[in-house]
Amino acid sequence: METVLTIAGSDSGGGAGIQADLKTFQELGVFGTSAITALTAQNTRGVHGVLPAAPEFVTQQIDCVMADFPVKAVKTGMLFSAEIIQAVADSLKKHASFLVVDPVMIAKDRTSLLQQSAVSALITELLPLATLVTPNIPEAETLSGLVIETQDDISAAAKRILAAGAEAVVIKGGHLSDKQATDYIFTADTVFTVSTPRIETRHTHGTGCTFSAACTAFLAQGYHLRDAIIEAKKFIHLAISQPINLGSGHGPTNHFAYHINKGNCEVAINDIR
Ligand SMILES: Nc1ncnc2c1ncn2[C@@H]1O[C@H](COP(=O)(O)OP(=O)(O)OP(=O)(O)O)[C@@H](O)[C@H]1O
Ligand SMILES: Cc1ncc(COP(=O)(O)O)c(N)n1
Repeated sequence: METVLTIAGSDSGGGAGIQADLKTFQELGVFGTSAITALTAQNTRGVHGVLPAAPEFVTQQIDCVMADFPVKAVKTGMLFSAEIIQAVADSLKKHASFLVVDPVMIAKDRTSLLQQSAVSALITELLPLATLVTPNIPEAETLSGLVIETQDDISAAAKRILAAGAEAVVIKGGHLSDKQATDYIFTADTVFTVSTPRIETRHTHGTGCTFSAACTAFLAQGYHLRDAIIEAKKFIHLAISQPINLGSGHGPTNHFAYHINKGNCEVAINDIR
């Protein structure tokens, strides 16, 4: 069994962060380990408190896991501060594994999960190490410094993110309002989109965490990047389409759905280049 590591914040509500990552890993048959960057007191209504870990303790958690497990792929989520990002980058530079960077910035209730002063560290320290970066539209705007309104803007933002050193970027379309939920994938020489029908639901807490954790699990299992993204898209579509209806706010997605449905989901793929 392959081992994966998530470096992210804890969500006491269990739908996002470390908890979403570990549930996704378990469902996809990889062994999940974790390094917690921050505790959050959180439920489906919002984030009520944030307690960051000391950067040296984040380092200690990563180094402990790396010293004992053959970690095939790493995922980062909420990193909170420039100091924690520096600690994570310094640790990860010592290890050759796939790295999926989910550049978590703000929660659905607008609580900041990344200090403004940490954005440049994310770009200069972590993006050069990334196999894949998975921003939503507002995160892609922050990483690229561009306003995204059109498909050309998405391409321009992706170019800037690749220029920062990432091997590939998925700009997720969850925040757009088209009938299809379309994600845009860019590498140095390919561009394609993956789409599934947009589902009308309030149960979208942790969609980004879950999608990027699924990408990480599939990469660890030897899937090519393109197939890992397509399979992760199935995982998140099924998780959103069969909600478990918990909480009175943005409820969690259903991490069991992919397994129960044996991954049965149509993804429309459009090769642009
Ligand atoms: N209503 C929806 N119906 C179908 N797919 C969706 C919907 N909302 C999001 N998705 C898909 O879920 C994945 C995550 O995208 P999204 O843009 O929601 O990420 P995010 O904003 O980073 O999530 P979060 O901040 O909640 O963790 C993408 O593949 C996106 O297309
Ligand atoms: C610890 C943690 N990590 C990530 C998110 C983003 O998820 P969302 O945007 O759905 O609130 C979160 N809320 N909490």
